[in-house]
Amino acid sequence: MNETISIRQISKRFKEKTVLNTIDLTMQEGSIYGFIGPSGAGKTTLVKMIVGMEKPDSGSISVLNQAVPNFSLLQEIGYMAQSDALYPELTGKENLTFFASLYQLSKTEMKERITYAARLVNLTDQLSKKVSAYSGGMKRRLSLAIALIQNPKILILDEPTVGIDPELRQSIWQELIQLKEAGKTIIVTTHVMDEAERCDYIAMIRDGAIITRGTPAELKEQYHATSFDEVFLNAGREK
Ligand SMILES: Nc1ncnc2c1ncn2[C@@H]1O[C@H](COP(=O)(O)OP(=O)(O)OP(=O)(O)O)[C@@H](O)[C@H]1O
Repeated sequence: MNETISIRQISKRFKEKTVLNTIDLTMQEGSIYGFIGPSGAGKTTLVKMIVGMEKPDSGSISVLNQAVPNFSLLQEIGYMAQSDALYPELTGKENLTFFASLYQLSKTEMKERITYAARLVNLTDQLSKKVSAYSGGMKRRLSLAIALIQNPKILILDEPTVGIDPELRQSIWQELIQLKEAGKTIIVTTHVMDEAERCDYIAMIRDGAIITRGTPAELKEQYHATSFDEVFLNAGREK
């Protein structure tokens, strides 16, 4: 499998606080990576660096063999931020069309991608409503559809299923698994342990460092745990 993301010796401070401390991580196509850790651990800062929105103080990141930041990578990275960046006065469809128009898509592709993304997040029947009338969960779903709109090779989702009901969460995960099987590299940050279990590979982040990493099965064995909640608690205690 090809390596798609390489993070080398990344560190970052905000004022006197070290938020990321010499992080090393490589990722491959066709896999889902879970970044898990307590609030304030540094997960969002790390994913923003991969997208190119935050600059490390030291170290480097490359995505698809190109150094980040790189304008041309935006076509290949779908990013769903923790807070929704939507246009409330536009309808769901207008939002999707606007974001799709930022990418190199033919008219037919654009139409197909909008139909696909809206269906995936179960918003097809709500597309003509203004986003200002959407619930919190609907806004999250629309943000996820936007992250997928250009069919990127890399998908970075910061707490994608917060505010999404269990049934839809299930179908979103089914789709994420299909996308990884189609060769995408997917990063998900989460606090939800049963979601962590669905990832192929976990990096557990605490106080800006990766305190443990491995497949869910490896981590359960390492921490003599039967559930992922236990892995999380035991790893935190050992630290
Ligand atoms: N722009 C900024 N300026 C100053 N401090 C920041 C900035 N962005 C993040 N931080 C701090 O960096 C630390 C890590 O934040 P980050 O958002 O990466 O954590 P997180 O693991 O994603 O947390 P959560 O799970 O709550 O989203 C926190 O202490 C936060 O307050």
